[in-house]
Amino acid sequence: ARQNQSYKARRAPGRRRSKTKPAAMGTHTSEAEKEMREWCVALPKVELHAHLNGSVRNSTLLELAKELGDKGVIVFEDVKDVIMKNDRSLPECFRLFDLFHILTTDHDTVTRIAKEVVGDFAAENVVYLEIRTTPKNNEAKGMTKRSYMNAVVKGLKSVEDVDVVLFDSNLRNDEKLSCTPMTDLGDDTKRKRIYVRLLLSIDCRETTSAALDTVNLAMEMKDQGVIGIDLSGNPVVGEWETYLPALEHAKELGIPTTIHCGEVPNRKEIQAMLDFCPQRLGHVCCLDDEEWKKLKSSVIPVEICLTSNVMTGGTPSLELHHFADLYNTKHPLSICTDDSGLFSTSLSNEYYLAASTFGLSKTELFRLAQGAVEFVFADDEVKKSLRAVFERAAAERLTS
Ligand SMILES: CNc1ncnc2c1ncn2[C@@H]1O[C@H](COP(=O)(O)O)[C@@H](O)[C@H]1O
Ligand SMILES: [Zn+2]
Repeated sequence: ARQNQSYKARRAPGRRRSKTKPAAMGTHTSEAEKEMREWCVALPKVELHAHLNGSVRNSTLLELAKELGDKGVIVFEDVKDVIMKNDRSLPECFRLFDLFHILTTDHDTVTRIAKEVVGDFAAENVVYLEIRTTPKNNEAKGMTKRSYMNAVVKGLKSVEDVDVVLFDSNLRNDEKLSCTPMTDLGDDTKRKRIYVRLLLSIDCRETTSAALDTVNLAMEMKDQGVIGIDLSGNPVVGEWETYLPALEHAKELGIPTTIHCGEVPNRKEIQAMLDFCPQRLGHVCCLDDEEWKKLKSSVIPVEICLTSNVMTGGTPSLELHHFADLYNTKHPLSICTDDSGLFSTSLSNEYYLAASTFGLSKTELFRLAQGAVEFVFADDEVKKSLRAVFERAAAERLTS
């Protein structure tokens, strides 16, 4: 209902399909679909929009729920049904996050989920990951925003079966340029490498002072992989004026920002967000024609979250998703998961959906994945290494 009609005009004008292009969803032969899905897994990918607590595996959530159930803190059977349910409307997502936070908010668990989430992204050949999370104060657990983040960093450092590059300085020059060739990516015996950086999220439920604390914490943790600020949370809660001082403060400190924008229609807020000119924007679902024009002329890169937007009703269907218009007009964008656990998806699956829904070829998908390198918040050294990763992968593909 919150969708405006002009979306229909934004649909991809019937893109030509060559024989090698996947057909629309549902009409794949299973072999072609399987091959394309595997190709999407093997593709090196850059993930720019993933929330830590939204990316936790269901099996972990169930295990945590069982433990709390045994302690009598929650009723396991009720929580289990909620975790396994597939319906994820926008209000339901935020009720679920409150539940997830009950399950995950203690230091050891935060460390565990951070470790697992990075491992899961690396397993599907994500070569650069910006993971965002909301630092939390929780007196009962003796948790401060700082100790929460220390627990996250501990998790990133404890990943064992993958090389996690949290700081660039621990790589030699020749190592920086090395990468896993695409043909080897499916080979699990080779050690994978993933660059990981952190964004600190301001939850729009927070006060100005709490939001400022988060920005100051980001500054303090600059040498520990924290490179940006995100504004997220339930889009029907909070006022722009509350978090603006913190976003301005980030800007003054030179910390890049990315903002959840237009998950629901909100004229005033969307205008203000576009005027703020963050380094990236998430979602941009419910923009009216004027805001759409403004976005396009701003050339602010957009983090596209297909499944998330369909599930939460930000877009009426995958086919009508605004990805098509942004892609066709060459607006900078990158494909992201948002909450791979919550929405039972993966970055490979999101690429597959882009291909199968909008008729993108493998070359187009590759360019899309490669293009995301230019929008990372990490420094030029990391960008250089990532460009090399994609160049190597492209060369491998052409010669193999
Ligand atoms: C579905 N679309 C969305 N829109 C807005 N905010 C979202 C979101 N998905 C996740 N979050 C934000 O991320 C938090 C969970 O991860 P962390 O506890 O920070 O790791 C949620 O509580 C919400 O604030
Ligand atoms: Zn998000």
